[in-house]
Amino acid sequence: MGLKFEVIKKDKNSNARVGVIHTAHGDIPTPIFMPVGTLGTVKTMSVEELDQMGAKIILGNTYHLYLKPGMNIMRQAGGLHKFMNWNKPILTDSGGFQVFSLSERRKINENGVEFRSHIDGSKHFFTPEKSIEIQNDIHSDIMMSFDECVEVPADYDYVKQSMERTIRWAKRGLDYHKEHSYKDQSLFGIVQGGMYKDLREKSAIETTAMDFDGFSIGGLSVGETKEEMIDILNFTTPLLPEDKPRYNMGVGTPDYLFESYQAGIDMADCVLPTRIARNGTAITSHGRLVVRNAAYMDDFTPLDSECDCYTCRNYSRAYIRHLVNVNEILGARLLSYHNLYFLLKMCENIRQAIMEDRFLEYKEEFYSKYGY
Ligand SMILES: Cc1ccc(CCc2c3nc[nH]c3cc3c(=O)[nH]c(N)nc23)cc1
Ligand SMILES: [Zn+2]
Repeated sequence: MGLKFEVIKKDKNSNARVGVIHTAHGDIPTPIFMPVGTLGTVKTMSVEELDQMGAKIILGNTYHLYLKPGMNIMRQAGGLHKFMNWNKPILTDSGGFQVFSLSERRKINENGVEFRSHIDGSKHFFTPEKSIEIQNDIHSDIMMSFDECVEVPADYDYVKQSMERTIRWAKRGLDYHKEHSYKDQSLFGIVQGGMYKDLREKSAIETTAMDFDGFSIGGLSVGETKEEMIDILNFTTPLLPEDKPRYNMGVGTPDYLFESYQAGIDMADCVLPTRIARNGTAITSHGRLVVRNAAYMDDFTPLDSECDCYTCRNYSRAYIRHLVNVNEILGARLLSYHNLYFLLKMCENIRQAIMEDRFLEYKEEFYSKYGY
């Protein structure tokens, strides 16, 4: 309902494409990387810094925000944009994945999922309709359908039952969305089916038959091997309509991003850049740099000599290593800024490469420097 998607240029030698997603809170150039903001913030970053580094859209977390600060506060704030003072697009997950990865004693049935809060053990029940209602209160620009993400490995019969229930849940969520969501909100369907191609095909056919605004590939980056991820990614992506945004959930490292965009994915998210920053690791053009190591105690060069970000223009490896070593919060901040900037800049370079029909060349150049 809310978003409009345009494909601007398709790469001649791969399925990669440049596009733009128009939303009520601004345009999102694709392929894009989306920083994850779980508790109403992209950890350690202010919204001014996110804006300065070139973030175009951030992710909010339905499960976490529902538990704290809760929907009463969210409604009084007028939604997450106002609450956190971020005036660009926000995408929210539906909460199902977080229930399964975080809460205790979940019980799943046809109607939804009963779970206990990982914070205080209180009992809650999420249904497809409840998930959309919470995402309405958050007032996110792009919402996700309520799904079950089955971990890997899982047996065929369970994945089949789960995938078919997720399709029934998607229909319920879409009906509720049409009735209750704000006009500027959009809703994505999520394709499941585990590592089984026949189930992936059935899920893709039935999910794309519903008029969602975009489609996600779910059930990946949950413990499968890189080969399995790429195999399912390359099998499933072409089954999604070309004229709508495609989102590969939970991805990832630079190679997973390149493989996703090469397959025709437009959007990706991952907690990786801020998570590894908090334990003293930087993503650089020449691979990962564990800057907390003593080797960098007297290294006064930037994290990445080819990076023009705020951190690399102003601080040395020695200083950042010192901050991490004495557990100073600024250490995590400077590393988070650089890691997020690096992935956002990589996406900008990928968009440029696609415009010039040299995506594969750029990928090879990046891989050889990175050490893949
Ligand atoms: C704030 C926020 C955090 C995380 C996410 C994506 C979370 C995520 C996955 N992460 C890795 N693999 C994933 C698979 C799924 C999935 O199959 N379904 C859903 N709804 N989310 C997933 C979205 C938003
Ligand atoms: Zn940098």
